[in-house]
Amino acid sequence: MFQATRLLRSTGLLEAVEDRGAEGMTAAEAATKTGLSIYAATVLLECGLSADLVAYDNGKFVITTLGAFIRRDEMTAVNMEFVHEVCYLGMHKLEDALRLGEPAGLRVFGEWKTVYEALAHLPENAKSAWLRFDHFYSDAAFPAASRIVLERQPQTMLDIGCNTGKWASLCLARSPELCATLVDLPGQLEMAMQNLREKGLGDRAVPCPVDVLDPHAELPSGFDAVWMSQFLVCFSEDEVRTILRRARRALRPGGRLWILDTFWDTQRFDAAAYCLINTSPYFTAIANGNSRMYRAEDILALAREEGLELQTTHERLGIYHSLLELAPG
Ligand SMILES: C[S@@+](CC[C@H](N)C(=O)[O-])C[C@H]1O[C@@H](n2cnc3c(N)ncnc32)[C@H](O)[C@@H]1O
Repeated sequence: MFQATRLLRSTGLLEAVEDRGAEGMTAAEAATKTGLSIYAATVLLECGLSADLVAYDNGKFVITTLGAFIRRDEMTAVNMEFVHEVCYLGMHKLEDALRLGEPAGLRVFGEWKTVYEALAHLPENAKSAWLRFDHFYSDAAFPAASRIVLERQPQTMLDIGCNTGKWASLCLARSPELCATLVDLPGQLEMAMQNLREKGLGDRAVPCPVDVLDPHAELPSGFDAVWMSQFLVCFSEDEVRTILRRARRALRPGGRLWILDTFWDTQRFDAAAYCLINTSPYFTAIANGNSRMYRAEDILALAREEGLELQTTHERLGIYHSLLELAPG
């Protein structure tokens, strides 16, 4: 059903049917419009009928409300391409991954320990689907989150898991006094620094390659703000503990640790919690084999163990995010 739905959109069948409005379209007309055979158009449209994406009336297919959303909604398109390009083949190995605690499905792309090591080397379709998925969610939350973080006027910020540098770029552009140190794996840091240089912000950004999975790898210290966005979900609870321990040491006295993430227990809508919870098998089979989408309370309990106390929570940033502000207790 997933593949048929995706193809109903990507082949242009939903578009063709919707453009005919209430009058609808026969399978033969839809085939001519999209360049598919009548057989292929019939198979897909009948799948669409079973899923309420199209209705069938007097030999003609007519778009439904759900079908129109599948055709037009950007979040649906981003999610579908991510599932198709990154998750679909590897999910066959979910049971192995669960039993081994390793991302057994990642082998469809090569021999990598985690998807993050693989990211810069993934086939172009998979890499761009991964980045679009990641950025779609964090991009929506960054503007509001940066206003909150920059209100405290930090002069120095450590961005752990900076990815392509989007957060650093926004903060450096909004705060001319700010200097940012960027932590990530070498492939991602290269993309981040290139993006920052292209925006003329490279002279206030320092790249710092650290593999945080090495518990002995220290982070630089003395920061007003330590920032982690959509980052702790990439790690097991034990790994999160060691990261929080080091993040705490990276703060200067009076500094703040900021955690921006999509927690499934803080969602307004059941559908959002459903989507987030069911992102966990991607982490198991493809990303790393041992992390999941956490509840805010899971992370706060680990933070308390590491001597970090919650100062404030900002809910409903962007589409799904919460922003936690923590300080050493
Ligand atoms: C899900 S992405 C989030 C990116 C960005 N912060 C955002 O909010 O869009 C997680 C980031 O953590 C980085 N990361 C994952 N494992 C890492 C590791 N072991 N050491 C350093 N960075 C790592 C990834 O390369 C990736 O850029």
